[in-house]
Amino acid sequence: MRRSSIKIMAQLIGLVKPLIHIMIAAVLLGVAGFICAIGVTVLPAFAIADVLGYEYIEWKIAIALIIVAAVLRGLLHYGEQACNHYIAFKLLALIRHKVFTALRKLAPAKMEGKKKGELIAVLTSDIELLEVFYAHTISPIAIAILTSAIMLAVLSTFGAVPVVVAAIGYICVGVIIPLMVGKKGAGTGMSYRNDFAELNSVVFDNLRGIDEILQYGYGKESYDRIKEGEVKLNCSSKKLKLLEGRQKAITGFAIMLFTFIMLLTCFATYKNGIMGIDETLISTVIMTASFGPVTALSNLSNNLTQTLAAGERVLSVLEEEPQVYDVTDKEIAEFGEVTVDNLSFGYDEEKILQDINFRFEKGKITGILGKSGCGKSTLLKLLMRFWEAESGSITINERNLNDINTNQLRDMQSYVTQETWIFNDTIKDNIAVAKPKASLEEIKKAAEKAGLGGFIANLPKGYDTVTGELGEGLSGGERQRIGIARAFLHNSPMMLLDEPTSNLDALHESYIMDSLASAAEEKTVVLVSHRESTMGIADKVFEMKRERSS
Ligand SMILES: Nc1ncnc2c1ncn2[C@@H]1O[C@H](COP(=O)(O)OP(=O)(O)OP(=O)(O)O)[C@@H](O)[C@H]1O
Repeated sequence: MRRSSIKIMAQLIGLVKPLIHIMIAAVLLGVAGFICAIGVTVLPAFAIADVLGYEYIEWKIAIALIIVAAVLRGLLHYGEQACNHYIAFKLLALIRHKVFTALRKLAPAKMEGKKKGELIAVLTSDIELLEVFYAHTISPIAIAILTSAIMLAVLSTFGAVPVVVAAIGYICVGVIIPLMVGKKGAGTGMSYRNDFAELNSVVFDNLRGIDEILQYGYGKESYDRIKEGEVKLNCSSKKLKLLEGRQKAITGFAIMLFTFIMLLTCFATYKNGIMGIDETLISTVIMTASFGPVTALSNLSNNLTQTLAAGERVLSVLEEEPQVYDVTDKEIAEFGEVTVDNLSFGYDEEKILQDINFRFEKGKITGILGKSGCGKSTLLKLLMRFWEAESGSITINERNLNDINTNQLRDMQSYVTQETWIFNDTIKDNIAVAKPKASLEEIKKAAEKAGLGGFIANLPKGYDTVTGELGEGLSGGERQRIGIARAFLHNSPMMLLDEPTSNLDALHESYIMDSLASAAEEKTVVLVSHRESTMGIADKVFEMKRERSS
């Protein structure tokens, strides 16, 4: 459900609460800074009035005040910006922390596939965009309102006419023009951002597929796609700049127009004998000098739509409900036989598994065969409670999976996926992911069992070699063996292996199969594979059928 701009702003402002005192300081410094800036322009008028014989401030004092105001203006502006950026970066850190905590809850079910890309975009670019909101949006609005109110109070000492003209001028420049231009600019700003994101993804897509592009001579088409994205981005960037230029011109014109109107109306009042000529001129100078804070508002409108869209995506991640909640506070469970009874499951409407029954015995390797897409990996994910069964049940030692503390369940199971993720860290720490406090001896033993001993011995720094330094990186088979080493190191009573040897040559496969067979003597192993050679070590093999229905 989409929320309104006001609601997004209110929710984002809500996050400022712990830093409200710094926000107040930023606003006060900002107001004082603008008053000094206005003073620098208005005080010469008072000095001239004094020379002409009108009694305001003595010209010498006025000049001294100009110097003080000019210096203070710089210091106060610095203070305001420092406070605003302190708030912005503190809040960005806080929001990042909140988003990471939310992602931790959403993983793994809601971090699969496309969702992962979207969430990464929230983390990288959307949170960054909120800086504009916290550092350059909230306090400028408060500063503009307060400074304008003060200036209207000052102008009221010269009569009602300057107050009315200035109030209309401020509203026009600070509210009406930004709203009008903002409405027009919203679409342009949004399409600029979309085109930017699209070009990014086309470039990355083509970089990732560079081997295929070269192999099949797809270069021209790939170049054309990038070129097309570039032209689109240039076009929307041009539109955005044009709009910004137009907005600046309109704002400048409005300020000149109101200065002229002020002069004209005050002059008419002077002619009627209500205001003096000095008051006419000084009111006009004050109004012209005091457009700064409202002009700052008119520059916000182009960015605001994008910032609010980013804010909405961040808030949505923070509020997103996880697919599966972690189980805590349950009694310690004992590991034992794992049974799957009448299990049915579908990711969306479409059923992937229907009334599945399995029994995984302790000390046995159970093989699962089945065509691609029939739901073998899905079954493993359900066994790990990455997703929850729709109907039917999975039990470990007759305890339903939903009644076992998630931490304990993770300790009970090791998982080797089809794609092993390798961190840019040492080989040693990459294996130790499965048991962070493992000794080097334990790590070496696990690596040996996974057939990595010879490979690591030949690396320049052995176990301390950083994977990112390995030129071309690791081969598919080496990655897979690291995944298997992790599973051996984790040393849990249940091993879930999803095509664990798909990237290995026959030699490494048979070595690992031997390791698995001897490890399986006291473990429950579920082995998913297409390969008959892999299935050779299984005590029992089940075939899963594709029984999908909507
Ligand atoms: N997160 C998901 N959301 C929606 N559909 C999904 C998701 N993950 C998998 N699927 C779909 O569920 C079906 C079963 O997928 P699964 O990965 O379990 O098959 P598999 O038998 O392990 O296939 P393979 O042998 O090719 O690995 C596939 O059609 C797949 O597209």
